[in-house]
Amino acid sequence: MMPLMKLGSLVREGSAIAALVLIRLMANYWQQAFLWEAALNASYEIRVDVFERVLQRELGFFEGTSGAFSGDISYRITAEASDIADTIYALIYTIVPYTLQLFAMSFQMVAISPVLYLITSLVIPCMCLVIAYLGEKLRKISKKAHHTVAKLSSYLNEVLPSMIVVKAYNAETCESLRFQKLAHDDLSQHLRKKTMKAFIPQVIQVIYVGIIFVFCVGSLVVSGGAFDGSHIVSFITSVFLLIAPVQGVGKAYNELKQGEPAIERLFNLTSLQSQVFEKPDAITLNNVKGDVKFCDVSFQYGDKVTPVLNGLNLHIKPGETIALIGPSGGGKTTIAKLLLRFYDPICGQILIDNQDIQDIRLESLRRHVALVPQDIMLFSGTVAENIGYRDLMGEINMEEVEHAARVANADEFIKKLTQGYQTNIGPRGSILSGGQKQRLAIARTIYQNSSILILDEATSALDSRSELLVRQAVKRLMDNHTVLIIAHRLETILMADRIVSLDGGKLKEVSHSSLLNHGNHYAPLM
Ligand SMILES: Nc1ncnc2c1ncn2[C@@H]1O[C@H](COP(=O)(O)OP(=O)(O)OP(=O)(O)O)[C@@H](O)[C@H]1O
Repeated sequence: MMPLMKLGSLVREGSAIAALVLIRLMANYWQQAFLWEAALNASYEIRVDVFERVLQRELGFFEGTSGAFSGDISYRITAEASDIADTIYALIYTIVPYTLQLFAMSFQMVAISPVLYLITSLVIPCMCLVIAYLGEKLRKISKKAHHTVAKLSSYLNEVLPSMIVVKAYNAETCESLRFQKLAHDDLSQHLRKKTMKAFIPQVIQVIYVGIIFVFCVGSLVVSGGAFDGSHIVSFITSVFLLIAPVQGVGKAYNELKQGEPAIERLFNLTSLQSQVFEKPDAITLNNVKGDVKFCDVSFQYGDKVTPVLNGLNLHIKPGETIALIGPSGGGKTTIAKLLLRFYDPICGQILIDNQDIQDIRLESLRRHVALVPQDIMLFSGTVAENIGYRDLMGEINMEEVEHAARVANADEFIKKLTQGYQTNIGPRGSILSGGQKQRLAIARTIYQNSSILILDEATSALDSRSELLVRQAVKRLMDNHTVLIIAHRLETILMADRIVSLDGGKLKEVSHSSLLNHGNHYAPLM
């Protein structure tokens, strides 16, 4: 009977302990899960805000920079935003419980002896000084570590998409060495950071215990046996129990210092303002006839460079096609960028249907002016998503997609793809040929249904059949749109109603006959 009773009480006590352990584990789990949720949500909000601001920046922010720059931005928005979540988590997780413990211990010590407590707490300013000094050092090291890893990620962003050049130039060994150097820099900085992170808590602990010891002994000597043994034991225990919270707060401070460079770098992206402003009373264009005027437009990319456009005038009538020719680097693409208001002219005006484009809402302007850039940009996704890019987050109208593909002479090759319009074309449309990419880009423009089109003809040569298909597609566009075509091929130029030549920042009209008669003279301009 007795052993059974004992067993019963053992089971009861065991279950109670198991229940307590379970409750403790669950509480721990919920606490951590809740804190992580808060930290990750904060990092998500920051990420979204930063990316929206990056999207709002004018084109100049992205231009003139390499893939390395976009690699750096993508690193900030991905990895560094995650670092921020870690920092927020560490701060809440350590600061709250340790601050509570700090208060509880201090209360206990004040109750035992306010004088001794005051003497002992003199250690806090000393600790703060040491923590601040080491924290600043950690911040600097951490900043360098962020730069090295960002450089590494930027390098990869640049070199991986350029693998065709690396291989064609036998540059594998050279790139491997470049990678090793960057990876080694990153390794050194991270080792320094980890060493510093491991070093700081030990230093704090040594200083803390040392100073407390000196104060305790000194105070006990000064008090001259005013306390009994149990008070002394209790006081010294409280002092030692303070080590963990003081260390914890120091650790949280270090986490903050370590995360600070990530926060700085991420918020740096938000501080710069866009140069292209939308007026608060900007209007929305509804039906656009397609009349385009450049009136005395001048533009330069920076303060200390020569102007690209210099008092340029051009009038394109609705439905007209203008071929723009000129020497390489003469400013043809710049004209297109100004019409889309990626930049504002230094002086002069650009009008659409007699409305200054600076008075038009940007979204409305870019809905009515479509661009087929010289370097075709396609996104990984399906053919349909690339053509119907305008409605990517809405509902893509497949009838319109197919219509656009037919007009752009793209329907035939799309149907031959494994999954037709639902075929994924790979990163930057890597599974397509140059001519196919161009026709897809033209189809995207047709789907956009804008009245004014800018076609920046690719300089890269296509085979004669592809070229014919692209030209046919362009011809169809010319029939019912206002078109500004930056042309390089004689056949394309001759399709236009008028030809203008850009030289020295100004335009002059060239007749079809003089182009044909003096072909050699104009050859360098195409
Ligand atoms: N973002 C930029 N920042 C600084 N300078 C730029 C920028 N974009 C273009 N430029 C400079 O402006 C000038 C005109 O460039 P643009 O691209 O308009 O010439 P283009 O006539 O279209 O040349 P191509 O026919 O070779 O494409 C060039 O000297 C170029 O170096």
